[in-house]
Amino acid sequence: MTLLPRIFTDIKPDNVFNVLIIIQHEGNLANIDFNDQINKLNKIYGHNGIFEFYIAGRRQIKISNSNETIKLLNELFEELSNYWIDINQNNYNSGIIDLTAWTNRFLNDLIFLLSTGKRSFAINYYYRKLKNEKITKNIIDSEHYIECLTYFLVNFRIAFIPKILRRLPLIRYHVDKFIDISNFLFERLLEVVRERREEIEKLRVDSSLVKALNNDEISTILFDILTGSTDSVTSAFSFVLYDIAHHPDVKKKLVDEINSVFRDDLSIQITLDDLEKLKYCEAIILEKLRIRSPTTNITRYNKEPDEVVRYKWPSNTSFLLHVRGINNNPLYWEDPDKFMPERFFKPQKTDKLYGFLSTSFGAGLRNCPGRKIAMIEIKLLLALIYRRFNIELVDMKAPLEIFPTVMAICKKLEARIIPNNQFKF
Ligand code: HEM
Repeated sequence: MTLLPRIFTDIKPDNVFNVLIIIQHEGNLANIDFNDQINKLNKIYGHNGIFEFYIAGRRQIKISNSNETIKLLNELFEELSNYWIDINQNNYNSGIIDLTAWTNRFLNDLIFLLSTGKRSFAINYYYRKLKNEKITKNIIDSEHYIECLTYFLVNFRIAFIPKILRRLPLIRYHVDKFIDISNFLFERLLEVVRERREEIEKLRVDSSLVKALNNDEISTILFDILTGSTDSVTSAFSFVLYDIAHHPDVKKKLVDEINSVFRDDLSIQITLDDLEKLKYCEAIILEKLRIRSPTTNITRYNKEPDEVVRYKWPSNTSFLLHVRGINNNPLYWEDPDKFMPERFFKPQKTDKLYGFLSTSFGAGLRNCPGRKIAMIEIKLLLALIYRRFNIELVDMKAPLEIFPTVMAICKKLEARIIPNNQFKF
């Protein structure tokens, strides 16, 4: 066996990282204390359990703790829970809340902290606004920012208007507004990136390990994460809540499962292991994403001539994969329009079904990088909410209100949120 294959067959998974360092840094090894350098980097960037750095021009992802998202979600939910209890006890707005608006702000706070390391206060400001507290500049800014994020997604179609039509009188106003709002969102992120860079630059690290992205590059990545992660999960979560409310049998099974996992302890933090046990909860989410996903279409185009669905296509053809059509295809799904989480427990079909389901998050190299975090967020929120509260929709007859845009975005979901009897506060 030659040297390289032997190295790779001898190493254990936890050695892979060291081997990469040795291979890439041959010759310079004696001069650098990698562990020390990586520890320093970890202190600066590793608060969320993951960061990247470069060795000899190669990108390395350092993973130290994948439970951080779950810990943050638990902590943030404590705050949210207290606001809801206060609203309920003091009967603000007759105890009615818009679950979509709250979830959107909650997820924004979470993803902002995870991706920038900075706290935003969207749920706190929203709560103070609802309580008619004195409207401060912070509250206005925070609310404006959230509204702009949703505006950007709801109106994303404007980006496809051909340049030649953009200056037409009726269209111009919308195009200008869309550009202004996009610039505002981007500028706001740029400010955060500048602040963060200043903080980080005060801490000294061996610069050979860090090939810095520039501020524009970082802001662009953050922009993708923030626009991709809040309204999509908010809508998926709102759709799930809506269906649970309309299926008392499903709700009962869900609550029973949650109670069986957490027993009477309503304050204990939920862990990744607990989430693994919530199989029925997961089936509910999968079933809802199948029937009604926030994803409407997935776009692809071919750089070269290709054969797709038995036809030959010239290069640069645009394809729209119609997600709802695929996920609800009666060829593969029994009673495709029926909400039946139980179908995911039928072993003979599971593999095939999961394969199709993945169309909600796209497919291939450019599939959704946030799919796992999305599932964790929705599952954890369901467990956190239903172990403490009961949700009653204000209007059980009302259909879901949706902005039909590049994504199906839920407009609002009004409900009364009632603390469970056994939940002491
Ligand atoms: C239920 C929630 C979500 C749904 C339904 C969803 C769906 C999708 C879909 C369909 C795509 C395009 C995939 C393709 O073309 O194959 C996508 C891309 C993307 N998503 Fe998600 N997503 C969700 C949550 C998230 C979250 C939580 C994040 C971030 C934490 C995120 C970040 C992104 C990004 C950055 C892209 C662009 C990837 C690229 O262009 O390579 N998404 N998402």
